[in-house]
Amino acid sequence: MVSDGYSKYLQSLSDVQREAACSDISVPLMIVAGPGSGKTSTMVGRLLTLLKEGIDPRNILAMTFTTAAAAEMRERIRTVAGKAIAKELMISTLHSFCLQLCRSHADKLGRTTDFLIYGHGQ
Ligand SMILES: Nc1ncnc2c1ncn2[C@@H]1O[C@H](COP(=O)(O)OP(=O)(O)OP(=O)(O)O)[C@@H](O)[C@H]1O
Repeated sequence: MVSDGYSKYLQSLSDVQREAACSDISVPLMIVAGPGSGKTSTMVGRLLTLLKEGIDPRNILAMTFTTAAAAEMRERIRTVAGKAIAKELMISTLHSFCLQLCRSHADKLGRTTDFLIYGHGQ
């Protein structure tokens, strides 16, 4: 992990963002803030802190509501931590993650992996 990039990224955050991003990783953290106030940037800082603390990227799950937010988060991580780490991290929308989970355990749900999801109007 590029620690220069990590320090630089942290410097770009405000004091409260940095405090949240760097707080003790063994303690659950909840961030409540308004739209466009810097939550995603803080979450990227948090992910980078987890990586810096030695957490295996394959053991990190970052969930978002929109695909745009997931892509943006991955891109920001890629810039600082590199392509390989960004690829290993599970950054996904809530819907995509749940679909993957259902497909991986389809047999337990009495389904095959090629089940279809029906939405409104179908
Ligand atoms: N500390 C900061 N200093 C300057 N700009 C910042 C800072 N934190 C975030 N920004 C910028 O503000 C904008 C919104 O940040 P971000 O996407 O992190 O907010 P958000 O709360 O996740 O937004 P949304 O509610 O739309 O998901 C982005 O352009 C981001 O680069």
